Amino acid sequence: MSDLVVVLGALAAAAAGLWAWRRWHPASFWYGVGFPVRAVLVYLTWPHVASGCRLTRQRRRFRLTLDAVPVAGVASRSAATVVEHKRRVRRVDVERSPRLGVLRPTRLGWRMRVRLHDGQVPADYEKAAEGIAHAWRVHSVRVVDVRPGYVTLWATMRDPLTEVTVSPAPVELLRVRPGKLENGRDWVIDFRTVPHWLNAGATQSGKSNLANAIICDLAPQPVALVGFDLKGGVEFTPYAPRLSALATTRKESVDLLTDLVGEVENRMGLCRAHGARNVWTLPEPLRPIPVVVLVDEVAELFLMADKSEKDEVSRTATALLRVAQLGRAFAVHLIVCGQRIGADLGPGVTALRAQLSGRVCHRVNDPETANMTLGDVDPAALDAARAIPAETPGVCIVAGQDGTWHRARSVYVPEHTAEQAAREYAHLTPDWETLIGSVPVTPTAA
Ligand SMILES: Nc1ncnc2c1ncn2[C@@H]1O[C@H](COP(=O)(O)OP(=O)(O)OP(=O)(O)O)[C@@H](O)[C@H]1O
Repeated sequence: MSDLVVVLGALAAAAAGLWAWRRWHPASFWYGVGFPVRAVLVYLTWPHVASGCRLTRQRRRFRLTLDAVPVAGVASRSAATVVEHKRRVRRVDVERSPRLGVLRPTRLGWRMRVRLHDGQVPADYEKAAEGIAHAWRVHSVRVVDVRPGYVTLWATMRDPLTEVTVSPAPVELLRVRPGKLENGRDWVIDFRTVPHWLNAGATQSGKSNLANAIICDLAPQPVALVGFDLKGGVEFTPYAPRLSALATTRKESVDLLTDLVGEVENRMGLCRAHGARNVWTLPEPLRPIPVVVLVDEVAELFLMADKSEKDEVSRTATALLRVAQLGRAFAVHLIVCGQRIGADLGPGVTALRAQLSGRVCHRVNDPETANMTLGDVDPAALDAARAIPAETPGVCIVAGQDGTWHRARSVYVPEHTAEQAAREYAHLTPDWETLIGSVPVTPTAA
């Protein structure tokens, strides 16, 4: 009896120790105990999981059948019959699950390679991912890193986007880190790789927060920031110290877009004169300063109250489209935000969207906006965007940088932080008249 008490006491102490270890040192618990246990379970249960998720294939294999097992009555048969029974090795149908590679631990779960059966495609695994996640009792399973004949499954045990922080990184020209991706990596927007971005989302979905995060990261960089805010300037006026130009009415928008198109044409002429294909191949002293244009609510630029505005709207749409088409090579970049983006805003919208290769889709109210933002990317991205809950503002689907799409969340940047950044780096703001009237020299960050 006393031995039993000692054993039970030891087990209880071990369980309490494991619980405390897990609670206070989650990472070391995961790598020390949690992950090996999970790995064993994943390998052991994989045939059932694959079968349940319809990832197995029927194969013909030789198998010893039960006929070879002596059963009651067989002993009484003749020796020849018994030998015949023992030769009963038959070809039967067996279920083969896809071969699993090595399970590698990650901070939030694990990743592993899976070898596709003949005839399978990565989309089969994308379809099965939700079922696999339930079978493994994890938050999500995503298909990443597709290679010929292989996919990598990425399992995360909890939503990494519940709390998002970004560690400061060295300032790199036109590169910003507005948040985190679901896979735990920093969300990087590199305007030199993807020059123009569309940022869609319903009200209170986190669009302005993303704009704040981008402004904070761009403010210390040698770039000119330009704003279009037709909601009366309420969004961007607080950042005016760091903005080289701000348009808050349609008339101002038309003028500013005319300036921008003129600037793009100037840069084009400069490149032509020096035999350069884009501003990045110009000699450094001649290289013009990059311009990042933020449009707060694109629908305001396209909507007209009456016919008298038709001409202005069409000039605005044409100029914006020209900036999008030509800006890439001449370091003029766009971030176009909007609550609702649909073909009904005008023919220019669809053409503009085609030029905005970077896409960010927050929670949206109407399927058409999600369709417009991600419909030409991947249907699975569209489904993921529709599933974003209202209680997680800032969560979005990002497509553009690496050819795939990710769930991501911007880091929370309150307005006063962005305003503070705008004031702190106000001395880096290039003067707009000087910028469009000359070939400016890039100032260096303080
Ligand atoms: N990444 C985030 N993390 C935490 N909270 C966030 C995040 N992004 C936004 N929020 C919260 O959601 C609120 C709404 O965000 P935001 O103002 O950016 O939405 P919006 O889409 O611009 O809305 P509107 O179109 O009405 O201006 C913010 O006040 C903030 O409290």
